[in-house]
Amino acid sequence: MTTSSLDWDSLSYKLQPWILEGISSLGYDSMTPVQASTIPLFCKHKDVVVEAVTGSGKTMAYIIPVLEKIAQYYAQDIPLLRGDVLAMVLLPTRELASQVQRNFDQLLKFQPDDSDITTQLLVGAVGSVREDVYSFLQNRPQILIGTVGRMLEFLGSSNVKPKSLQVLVLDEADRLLDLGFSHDVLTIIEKLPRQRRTGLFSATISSAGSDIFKTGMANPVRIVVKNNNSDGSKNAVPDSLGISYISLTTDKKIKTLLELLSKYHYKKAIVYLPTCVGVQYFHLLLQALINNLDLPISSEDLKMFSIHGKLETAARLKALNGFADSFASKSVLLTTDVAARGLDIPEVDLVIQLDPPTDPDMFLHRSGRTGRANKVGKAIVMLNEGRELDYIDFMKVRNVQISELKFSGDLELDTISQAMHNWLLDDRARYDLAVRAMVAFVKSYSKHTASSIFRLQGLDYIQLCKMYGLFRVPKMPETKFITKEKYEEEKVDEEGWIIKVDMDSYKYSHPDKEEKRLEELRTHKKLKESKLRAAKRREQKAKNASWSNQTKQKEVKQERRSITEQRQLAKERERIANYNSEDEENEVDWKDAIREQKRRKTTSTAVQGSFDDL
Ligand SMILES: Nc1ncnc2c1ncn2[C@@H]1O[C@H](COP(=O)(O)OP(=O)(O)OP(=O)(O)O)[C@@H](O)[C@H]1O
Repeated sequence: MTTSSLDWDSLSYKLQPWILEGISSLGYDSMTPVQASTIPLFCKHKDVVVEAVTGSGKTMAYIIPVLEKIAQYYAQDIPLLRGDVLAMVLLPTRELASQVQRNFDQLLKFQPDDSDITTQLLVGAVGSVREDVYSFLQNRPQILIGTVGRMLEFLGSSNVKPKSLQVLVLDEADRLLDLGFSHDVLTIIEKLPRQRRTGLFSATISSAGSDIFKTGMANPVRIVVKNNNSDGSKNAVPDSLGISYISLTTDKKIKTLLELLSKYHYKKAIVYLPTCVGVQYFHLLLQALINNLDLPISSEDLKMFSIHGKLETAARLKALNGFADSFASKSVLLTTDVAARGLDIPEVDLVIQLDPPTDPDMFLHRSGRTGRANKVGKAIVMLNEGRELDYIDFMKVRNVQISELKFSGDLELDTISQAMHNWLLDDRARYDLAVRAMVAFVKSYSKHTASSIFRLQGLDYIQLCKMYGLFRVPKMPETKFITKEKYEEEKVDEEGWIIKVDMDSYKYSHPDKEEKRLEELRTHKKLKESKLRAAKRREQKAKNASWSNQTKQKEVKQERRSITEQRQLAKERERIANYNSEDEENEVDWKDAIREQKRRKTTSTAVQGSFDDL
């Protein structure tokens, strides 16, 4: 972040002294470029659409103007009535909403005694909307910060009166305006007064296209802060962030991940996985491998946390705070894209993506969890050898440079696979999770927007099964892409067994689950036996039926034959009886024909003669 000549004093807009005091308490000696461009405009009377690289300080670029707007409102001596709201900030996730509330509160600590500006957090699954409304009426906050769904429900209460709202902010606005959210966001906006300022912020706001105008902005100013490379080309990521890729075969991904996590130099790493069930599975698996394998790091020194969208809010916040506050020499957060945008944990110095995200914008957001605010960070993406390497050029067009990382670890793939299988064999529930995770991955792979690079038929399904530790290729439509040669090459038998396991004796460690499985196995066996018996009965019946059918058919044939013979005999008799009279008729006809022929000849000669006369 270039901060020279960006002194807070140099702002054309004069900020409240207590706000300046708060800023200085945070150690922000100077403004970031996006703050310098945005704050004066947004504090005055401009709507703004702001795009700047990840970690460039966009949050303060709207928090400061929001606080200034509230100060301006109070300066007009207009009393605030019960139920009135002055500012609203909408965000896509609960974690982000509570992070932004913390950022507001960092400055609000410095407001003078006669000022009572407060915030209220409105996020789903925390308390009820009734409780939110009750607390709102009690505490009378001027600033509401929340996620879309809960905010919409909250505004449904007649006690909440947003008609005096001064400023609306959509953070991660392109996400809020995409299909999943836009309907609710626009419904919220309809409830707000037109006379207000609106600010849209994101590192990838261009992706929202003309949708930004649905928010009812009046002549917005577009502020774009991008970096330039030394050769003058544009760079969509901060200078402090280095992005690399590792080219490998799918089966080596877990091995490489373990090697990176245990050997690479970092303090806090975020590892991105494509699905919730994938996060669940790999958290358990990696933890087990770290405990069981002889790695250059112990499980005490490497603390692992995980969050995903299907986790309860309280558990999500606990894991996130645990990761942010962890003092272990290495801490790792496994997550889905739920923690890809906006999350600001300054100590994160490594981001690993096991696969590129389905949406290329998300690649910037994920990578941008490190290399923030001028701190050096490294983001690594794993790409399957072959067509997936086209992703490098694909991202280059989007001003993202990805260089190759030659990384070689010394773990043995076989040792890891063996440890994985042993761990899976200890409890069948783990195997169920592994299959679900693999199937979910394939489903997510089909959603890549860059579908010419990430093609389902291009995936190496057997290696993918190996990566997930599966004993057998699961039955799913996509495995039709596996060729016979591939089965042979990978030494997988025609039934899809990678490693032969007796599934009938493969146990769940949980007694209730195991009992249920045994019960199902018994029922299944009984059913199979009774089906076999039924099939045998049917077979016998068919045999019997076919013997009696044959006799019947013979009889029918004989009957038919005798009928035909009788008919032929009758015809013969009739023919013999008619023989003489038939011949007579023919003779008459023949004589008539000769007579007719003679008559024609005479006629035609006569006609010809008359012609000659002409
Ligand atoms: N003026 C400043 N001087 C120094 N550090 C700053 C300044 N403003 C913000 N920061 C720090 O920069 C980091 C990134 O800021 P912020 O989270 O606002 O980035 P962002 O642009 O919103 O990123 P993203 O697009 O990823 O959400 C934060 O840790 C914040 O404390």
